[in-house]
Order: sequence, then structure tokens, then C-alpha cells
Amino acid sequence: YTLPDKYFINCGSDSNATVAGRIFVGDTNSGSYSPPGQSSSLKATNASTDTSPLYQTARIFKDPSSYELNISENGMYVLRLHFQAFPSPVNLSDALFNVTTSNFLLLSNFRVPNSSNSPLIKEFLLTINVRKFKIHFTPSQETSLAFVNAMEVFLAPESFIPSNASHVTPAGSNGTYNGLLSHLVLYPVHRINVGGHTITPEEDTLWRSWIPDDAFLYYQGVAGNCASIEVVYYQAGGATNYTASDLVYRTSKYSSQDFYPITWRFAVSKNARHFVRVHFCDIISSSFNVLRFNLYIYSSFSRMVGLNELNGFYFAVPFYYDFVVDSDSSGFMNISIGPRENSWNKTAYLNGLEIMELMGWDAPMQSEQNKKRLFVIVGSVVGGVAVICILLAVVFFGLKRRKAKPVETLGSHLRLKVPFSEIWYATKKFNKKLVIGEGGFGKVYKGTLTNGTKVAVKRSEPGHDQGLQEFKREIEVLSKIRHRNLVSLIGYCDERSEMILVYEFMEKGTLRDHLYGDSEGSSSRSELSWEQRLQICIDSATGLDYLHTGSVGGTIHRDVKSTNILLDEDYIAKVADFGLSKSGYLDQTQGTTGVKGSFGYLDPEYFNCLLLTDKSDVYSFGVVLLEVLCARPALDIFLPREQVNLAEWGMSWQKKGQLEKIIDPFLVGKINTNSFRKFGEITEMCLKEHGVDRPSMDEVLYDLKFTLLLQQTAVHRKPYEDSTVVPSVELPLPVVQSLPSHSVPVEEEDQPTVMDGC
Ligand SMILES: Nc1ncnc2c1ncn2[C@@H]1O[C@H](COP(=O)(O)OP(=O)(O)OP(=O)(O)O)[C@@H](O)[C@H]1O
Repeated sequence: YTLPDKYFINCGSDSNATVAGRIFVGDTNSGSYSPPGQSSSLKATNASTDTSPLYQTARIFKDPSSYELNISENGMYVLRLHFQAFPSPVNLSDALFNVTTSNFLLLSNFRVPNSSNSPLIKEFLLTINVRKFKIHFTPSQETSLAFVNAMEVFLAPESFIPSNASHVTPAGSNGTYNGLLSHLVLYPVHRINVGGHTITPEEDTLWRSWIPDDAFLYYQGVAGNCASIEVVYYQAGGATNYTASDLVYRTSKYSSQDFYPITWRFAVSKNARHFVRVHFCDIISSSFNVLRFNLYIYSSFSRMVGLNELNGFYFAVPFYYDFVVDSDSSGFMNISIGPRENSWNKTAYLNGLEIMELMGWDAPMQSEQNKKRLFVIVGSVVGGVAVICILLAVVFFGLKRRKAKPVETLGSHLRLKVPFSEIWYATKKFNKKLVIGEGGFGKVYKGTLTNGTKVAVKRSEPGHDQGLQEFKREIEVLSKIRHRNLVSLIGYCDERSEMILVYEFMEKGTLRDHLYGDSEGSSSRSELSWEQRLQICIDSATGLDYLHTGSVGGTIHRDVKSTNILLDEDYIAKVADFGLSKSGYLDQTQGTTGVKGSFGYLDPEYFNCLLLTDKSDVYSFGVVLLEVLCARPALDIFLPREQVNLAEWGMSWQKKGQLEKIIDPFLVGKINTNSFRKFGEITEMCLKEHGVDRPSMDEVLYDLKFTLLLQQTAVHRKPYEDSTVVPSVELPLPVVQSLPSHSVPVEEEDQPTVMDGC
């Protein structure tokens, strides 16, 4: 690799400067190219001796001006522009300008901050196939100016950038991206030396700067640095010493045996296209070709790294992979490495990374002003008519391409994707101590996300009866629904064939735990008052009513039970677990194997006739109402035969008018008679054998609210106003006429007879 055409220009200077082995020729007396006509030189005032000679002079432009360089060989060139707003009689930080080539707007409305010492270096990789290459500097406004301190233009090594690369979108792999070289400028936004120190232009074969990766690690302090003083072995087919400095390949970050995975997060433009080059060199292994691991981009794309014939006979062979990656709307790109599931060696490593934004035809379309500038420049080259045609074509294809962006065509729930690494850390690697429960889907962990949000993480496990279908259904339903009384889905993860659901954490656990704990009678059981229980029933009914009739409408939960009613820190109840839910009615041809739900709560009509309607949820909710009243499980097979099924047992007492005989002992004497009677009626209606005879969820809700009102009204009455009843003693209750679903309100003069204590 030699440099046939190379320009290192010390702008605004009449003397040459040697920097990092290159001679930057002063542009005022250069023979091979002339400084732009309408420009002048500027010298820094009081420049210190430490300041590089490149940043002691500048060429300034008050009018549009260009450098013109002779090019003898077509190909991909590196263009670097150096800027520093040094102290001088002209305030360079006021300069506001555009830099363009004949086809591309490179810098738009560009301003150089009045920085301290570090210069601003803007690099571009672009294909040049004209004999005279022009770089135009155009002040953005009549009053502003443009300037540049130094320029580098040189041919990149052959095949430096491939014409094709794997195309990755936030949704995963998208085949091959063709045409990388044509019509595109690559603008490096991150050039990272992973596991190592800053690499200066002096240390790099193409005078690039590489910066350490630590600031980009998603989780700090989780990976080790590895450095090798040995030489690296460049092999044909792999990287060359121009691909990256060998210093890049002589350091890496690696994951230790038990750690997985390492994630870096880079700020990038939103919804833009990037060229990503990932550099590897195994300086860790003590045998050939033993490491296999995965590289992940945006958690939805993975590629195996390591099975490489280059690694077959040598240690420390540098190689790299190229991708074209479409960024999502987060403004970040996540790159991770992690061991493969079935790989016995759990080490993964990374040596370097480059992310370059692809500035194609989209870029000039970004602002009206840019469009005008482009128009002027391109117009001078190809003529007005041609330009209009080109612009029309550009607009057409630009719009077409924008429409085709995958982000827009993906399901809306993709925004809920959570990287596995985030969940891994949230649950401290699925620490057993954080397990808070286990259900049909798998274990449930308590976790804390990096932003501090407490979450419940449900991880599917083999051997559990719920699987992919329930997983998908849960995401489908909850991604569309947000309601105060439905547990929110924060995200999900389907990486590496995992099925993980992440929910808002419900501090006070399940309703069941508060009623009777485990079936043996948990000592952790709290004693909820009757008012609290009614409020919990009202909250749950509100959630279910929303499911049945709300904006998404027509959703049947199918698994209403006290473990699927969760309580937050303020005891607000939310319905959870939508994995079994159905929209609309069940296919009547479905066999009995299709019956889903939990024993003890199953609607007999659904169980016997496969007739599934929203009234099936109403039945199950009726069983929950009985649980709330009696504080015992829906099914308890250790009880005498007639007591096993709570719905049957409860209704037998209700029919006798003696439901109070089986209530939670904690509630004895604490329930207002009318409230109790109303509650019994609602329960009975919910548990009717035929769905058509059951109330709808909104009627149940209305009645429950009234039940609470009856209780509250009684509590606020003075003791002498009320007579009392001990529930075990049968006394005639005042007639409470049925409420909206099936009745009219209680009459004033008939106000409640209360049970003991109210
Ligand atoms: N969002 C949450 N916040 C707090 N704890 C939760 C949350 N979700 C689930 N849990 C806990 O995890 C346990 C298991 O929940 P899961 O929904 O997996 O099973 P289940 O509803 O009890 O049974 P099944 O899945 O068989 O219907 C719950 O009983 C509860 O203790």
C-alpha cells in the first residue's frame, strides 16, 4: 500500500509542518494546489510552543471558496479536516459554515466551539472518481465566515471498505446490504480500542485516533482487560495492519467464566444507517481455535465468533466482521459479547470497534438550507435541469426508503424488548434468593433495573406447562393495554431462546397471600379489613371490566383467581397473567384439551360445553369473592367431601341463607348486615350455572361499590343507631332490594342492621 495521491495541507501557512511522520505543506506557497482565491490566512496570537503548528494558522473564507486537488487514482479516500478556534483578531468560534464536496454535504451549519486545547478533527471516508476533487467552504450567512486549519486527503488501502456487508436492523438480521461504496460517505462516530489505552495518530498506520472503551460499558467493572506484548499474526483473509493499529489487536476486554455478557452502549443518530466494524484477536487462549462466543447487536442479532480457519494454526490472528446496522429511535446502539449456551469455554472477548454513520442521499435532505446549498453546488456541476431530475429522484427514493424503514413496519411491542444482559443484572444472575414465586410459566424473580425500577421477572422454564403461546399472548395483550388495575408489562426478552416477561413489581404480593397464605395456613397472612377487601374486589372488577369492554375490548382473561390479583404498596389491586386470555369466543369445535384455566375457578358451562364468554371470568370472579369472604382456597382436597369446592360449599350456605356461618373468623362481627347480604347476592349471581344468568362485570362492579357504601355508611353511624347481630345467630336481615344489575337501592328508612362491632 502506497499513497499515490496524498495531500497533507497546513492551511493558512507559508511553511511546512511535520506531524506524526507526515509533512503538512503550507498552502500559501504550494505548487501542486493553490489556496482558494477569495480567502486569507490567519495566525494565532500568542500561540504557545506546545501548540502543534497545524493549529497556529488557519485559512479563512468570507465567501464560498474551494480547494481543488488533482486525483490520479479512483477509489476510497480518507478526508480529514482539522479545526481549532485559536485566539486571534478574528473570533473563529463565531464562524458558521458548510463543507461540501461535489456530491455531499459533509458539515452543515458547522461551528467550532471556543475550545481549550483539543482540536476538532472531522473524518470522512468517501469514494472519489473525478480528476479534480473539490472541497467547498461556504459561510452559512453573509455575515459569517468559514475556516480550516489543516486537511488530509489520501487514498485508503485497497478493499478497505467492502461493497457489501450483513445488514442488521433493530429487529434482527436483514440479509446483505449492497452498494456500500457507491454514493456514500462514511463518517466515523466511534473508534474504540477495547481493553486498551488511547491510540494516537502517531501510533496508527492511517493516523487515526482510538479511544478506550470503559466509558461505554453498560455495566462497569464486569469485564477484565487483557494485553499482550507479543506480536500479532496478520494472515491472508484476515485483518491487515491498516485495518487497525496492531495496538488495537494487542488489547482486549474479556468475560470471565461466570460472567455473561458484556455490553457497550454507544450514542448514535436515531433511525440512521451505520457501518460497524468489529475487531477481534484471540490473545487470551492458550490453545488454537478453542473460543466460541456470540456477538450481539441490539440484542436481536447474534453471530458466532471464533470458529475461524485463520485461528487454526496461529495464536493472535487479527480478524474483523463488518455490518451495516440501522439504529433504532433510542439514540443508542448496544453491542454485546457473550458465551454460547453449549460452549464449554465461557470466555468471550473484543478488541476494537468502529461505528461510522452512512451519509448518503438522506443527509442533504435534512434541512431546507442544506437542500439549497446542495442545489447550488450540484447545479454548478451538472446543470439545472439535471439537478431538478436528480433532486426529484432523491426525494422519491428518500421517501420510499424512509417508508420502508423496518422500525415502522414492526409490531408496536418491539419497543418493549429488554436486553438479556439488563435482566441478568436486574436479577443478580437469576439469584435463587430473589425468587418470589413460581407459576405455570416458571420462576418469578424480584429485580431492579438499571434505572432503579423494581420489577418482577417471569422466566419460562422447561417442564412448565405454559410456553411460547402464553408468552406471545401476554405481550400481545399487555403491549396494547395500560390500566391502573391491570399489572403493566414493562418489557420482555426473547434472546437466546429465552422467554422472559418483566412486570411492574407488586410490593404486597397476591391477594391469596393476604387472605390465607399457603394452604397450610401461612403465618404471614395479613388481616385485611372488610372495607379493604371490598376495595380490592372493586379494583379487580374494574380491571376485568376494562378487559371486557375497554378500548381494546372483548378480551376474556380465562384465569381469574386470587393469585392473579396482585396488590401494590398502597394495596391497590391489579389483575395479572394474561397468557391464557382470548379475544372473542372460543372455537366451538375445540376439544376438551383446549380447556384452560385453574381448577376451582372454572366456569361449569365452559368446562362442560366449551362455551367461553366474558361470563366465564364473572364465574371465576365469583369464586374469588367467596375466597375474600371465607379466606380459604377455591379447592381444598383435605377437607370433607362437601367442603372441597368452595363455590359449591359457599352456595349451599347461601341458599340456606346462612352464608355468615362460613366467613373468615377475622371478619366475624365486623361486617355490616346489608353489606354482607349484598355481597352474598353478588357472589350468588356470579356463580349462576348459566352464563346468561350471570351479571356482566360492570354490573358486578356497580354492586360492589354499593356494598362498600353500605359498609361505610354503617361504620359512620353512631352505635346507638344500630342494632347488632352475631353472624352465627340467625336473625332476619332487613330486606335489601336488588341493585342496578338486578335491583334498586336500599330504602333510607330501612338503613342497615349491623353485625357486631359496626
Ligand atoms: N408483578 C408481580 N409482582 C410481585 N410478585 C409477583 C408478580 N407477578 C408474579 N408474582 C409472584 O410470583 C408468583 C407466581 O406468579 P405466576 O403468575 O407465575 O403464577 P400463578 O399465577 O401463581 O400461577 P399460574 O401461572 O399457574 O397461573 C405469584 O404468586 C406472586 O407471588
